[in-house]
Amino acid sequence: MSEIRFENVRHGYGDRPVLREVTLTLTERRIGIVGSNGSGKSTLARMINGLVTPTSGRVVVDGLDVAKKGAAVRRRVGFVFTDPDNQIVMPTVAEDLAFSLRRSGASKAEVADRVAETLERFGLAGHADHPAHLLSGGQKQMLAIGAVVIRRPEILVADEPTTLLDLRNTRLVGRVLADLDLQLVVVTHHLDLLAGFDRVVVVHDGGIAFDGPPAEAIPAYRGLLE
Ligand SMILES: Nc1ncnc2c1ncn2[C@@H]1O[C@H](COP(=O)(O)OP(=O)(O)OP(=O)(O)O)[C@@H](O)[C@H]1O
Repeated sequence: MSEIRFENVRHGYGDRPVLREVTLTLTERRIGIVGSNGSGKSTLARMINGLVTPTSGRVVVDGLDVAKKGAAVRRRVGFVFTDPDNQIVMPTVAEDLAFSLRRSGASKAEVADRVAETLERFGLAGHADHPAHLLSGGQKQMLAIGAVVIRRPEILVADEPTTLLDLRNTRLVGRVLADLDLQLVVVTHHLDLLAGFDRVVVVHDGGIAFDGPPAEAIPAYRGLLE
């Protein structure tokens, strides 16, 4: 697994502090991040691939300082957003997957192979030539995840990937994510998804309020709200 290290990380938007002095090293395979709305979870997650830069401190992924080696870090770290419509850019499902590999240097044949394999893996094999915007919400999220995973990142960060989905698709997407053969960091309000995870970090008020296995972290999170 990779090592994701937050060293004395602080962040503020304007003069409003959002994260205060976070020091954290993540090396587990499946990591959850939970916390109330506005606690700083997305800010923390976005720092892993440089979408947000710390106001002070640094984030280091496998020895690479994210602020200085952004392109190299983004080759290792894929990012999935809450709303797949923000990620789907091409008219059809297969074209969208292929578009992800446009700068990979892969040959046409290899792109076709990887697209076919990804369609199969994410339950989209029958939809290759369908307009992406006509997919269901669950299928769109599968496509958005597929379009990131097809680039073979070592780490996948997903920010509330099931928030817009119904219960069935939440479970489906949750299972697909947890079964991926890569290191996973998921920000979520769906605590059921975290069963079987190796570590859960509870963010509260811009800091880490608890950090441990799900069986301890989830009750600790609930306790914070009482
Ligand atoms: N681009 C921005 N400009 C100004 N303030 C921001 C920006 N992004 C986030 N914030 C503020 O920073 C705080 C932390 O936001 P963040 O999105 O990290 O929280 P979160 O824990 O992910 O919340 P949620 O569960 O609601 O998604 C919030 O109060 C939010 O309003």
